[in-house]
Amino acid sequence: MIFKAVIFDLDGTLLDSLQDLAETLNTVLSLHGLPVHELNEYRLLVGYGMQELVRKAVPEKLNSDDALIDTLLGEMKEKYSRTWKNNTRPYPGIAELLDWLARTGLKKGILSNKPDEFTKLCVETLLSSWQFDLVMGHHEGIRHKPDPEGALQIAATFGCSPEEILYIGDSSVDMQTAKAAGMFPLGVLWGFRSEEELRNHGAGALAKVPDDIRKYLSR
Ligand SMILES: O=C(O)COP(=O)(O)O
Repeated sequence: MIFKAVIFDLDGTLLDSLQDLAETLNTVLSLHGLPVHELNEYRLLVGYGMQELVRKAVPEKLNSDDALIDTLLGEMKEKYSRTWKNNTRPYPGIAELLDWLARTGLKKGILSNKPDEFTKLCVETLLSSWQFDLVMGHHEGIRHKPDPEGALQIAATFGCSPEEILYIGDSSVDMQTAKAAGMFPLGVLWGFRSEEELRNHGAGALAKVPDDIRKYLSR
């Protein structure tokens, strides 16, 4: 195997979290008399971190009102801390993939633009059957993906060079992150974004189902 480690994105890759994010933010928007969005519209809004999610969800004329964005973000975090696991689950086939990975000896990391506290809460609760060597959500002092900073920190912790890492994600942000870090970008087709987006942003391989990743790693 040419890879020594894998890094997974979280939302849209390991976990189907769209509904809880969408419903929670729609509740916050409604409380402020702001227009809400259809579930499918959220596919394009999630992926840049929670602050950007809020900013993208408010009407354009309000999206540079930092005080409003801060207020909505605070309310979103407060509500999401109670709603995040209403519907959020690992995608079908993820359990089997993680079982298989556990037997390979590959190191496993998670890198998310979701705030670190929610990233860890999701992983500790919904993916507790598996050991991850490092779980990193967005936190103070680190730039959001697609900046490669987080991915490179994980590589350094693993003692791997970037080329030895398979980076697995569902969005253009993930493909750009992998490329910027010098890792191999593998795009998954069960997540929030389209095959076209993944191809256009440099996916080196695509997986239709989680088992395709096992096949890819076993070549
Ligand atoms: O909360 C987000 O922006 C999505 O996070 P992700 O990086 O796990 O897709």
